[in-house]
Amino acid sequence: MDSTHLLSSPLEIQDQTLVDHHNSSIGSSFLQNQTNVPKEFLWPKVDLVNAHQELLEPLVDLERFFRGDELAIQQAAKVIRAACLTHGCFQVINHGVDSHLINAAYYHLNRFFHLPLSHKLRARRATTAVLNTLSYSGAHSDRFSSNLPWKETLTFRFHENPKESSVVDLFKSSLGDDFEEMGITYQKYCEGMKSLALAVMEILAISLGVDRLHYKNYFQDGGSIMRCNYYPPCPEPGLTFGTGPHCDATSLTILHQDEVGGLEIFANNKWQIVRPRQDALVINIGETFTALTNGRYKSCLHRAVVNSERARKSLVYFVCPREDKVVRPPEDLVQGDQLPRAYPDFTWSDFLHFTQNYYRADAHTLHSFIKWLSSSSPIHHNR
Ligand SMILES: C=C1C[C@]23C[C@H]1CC[C@H]2[C@]1(C)CCC[C@@](C)(C(=O)O)[C@H]1[C@@H]3C(=O)O
Ligand SMILES: O=C(O)CCC(=O)C(=O)O
Ligand SMILES: [Fe+2]
Repeated sequence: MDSTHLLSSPLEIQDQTLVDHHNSSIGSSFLQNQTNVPKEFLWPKVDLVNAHQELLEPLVDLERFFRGDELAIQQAAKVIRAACLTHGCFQVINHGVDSHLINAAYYHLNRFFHLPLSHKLRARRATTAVLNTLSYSGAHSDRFSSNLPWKETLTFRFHENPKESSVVDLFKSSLGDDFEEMGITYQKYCEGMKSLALAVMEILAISLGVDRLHYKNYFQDGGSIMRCNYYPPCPEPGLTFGTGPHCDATSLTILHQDEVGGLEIFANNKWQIVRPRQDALVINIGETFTALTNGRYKSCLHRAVVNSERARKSLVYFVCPREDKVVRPPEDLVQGDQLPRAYPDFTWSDFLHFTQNYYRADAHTLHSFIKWLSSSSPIHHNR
């Protein structure tokens, strides 16, 4: 499959991308029993360039932000602005999310991925439905037929809206009552991430010189997607990826990687290694936030490599607006002929739907989506 190919109808998807492997059951035991990388997992040589250098992305200490120290806030905003204008990534420490909670999230992640495959499959993504349940995937083999990622994932949505089922109910109803504690842990984890996300939104607004509360208010009633990644050891790590090169279609990503390491970011024209820091969270700008800044802030191009020795884990919280919200930059970032709109209006729901049903997210997702939008729906033209 050519992941950069723009698909325009569900029929094309069936032919080229979403091969429905209902009987395939790729799990970590399958991946761990391989002595070679099966051909479905081989990635193009052009993508498989190694990273040699460590990324010196800014590390922002949020302690003084939470204390309301204005000078420190302005300094943080300046550093973040520079990073977002170049590669769209920075790390935060003293971020307010309890390290015991992060450890507990890893404990449950391990417990889940070590279950027998038949149990994990109770949380199997039902159809191509847009991530509306707890959804386990082994190498995305139910969605794609080539360039498969060497990973297993567990994904669910988080929303504070009391009408939606809670994370605890989701875990209990899919996996059984024994997973109540896991649900409670992830509910708390998502709550912690949400409040951090809103704090970061405030600094991002300051860094852009727009109303300080603009993005915070915009994302206040938003939902999010939470994903646990498990990357088993791989016999030939140079031939495949844990997660291929991509920009997150979402708005902001808050990621914790374990001590094994594997996250790499494309900055200054080369792939660079993000050294794991137990106390830090990596913040990536996503494509939707790029649109919300009228193209000012770069969405971060990144990938995850695997290794032959140790399984690797990561916890990823994707910040999203409420689904029906229109994605449109504030007026301050649009200035007539000098700075016209870089992207037309769209809703997050349409963009998410595109990535889940029509297009495999890669380095060009926003661009491909806009092209698709303008060709498939005339009412969206020039809005
Ligand atoms: C909206 C999303 C789609 C993906 C999960 C979130 C944000 C990043 C996307 C993804 C990780 C980009 C690489 C390809 C992908 C298929 C994956 O490897 O998991 C993407 C996710 C997805 O479509 O599930
Ligand atoms: O595991 C990682 O470090 C990266 C994962 C990722 O980019 C994603 O899930 O979107
Ligand atoms: Fe990502």
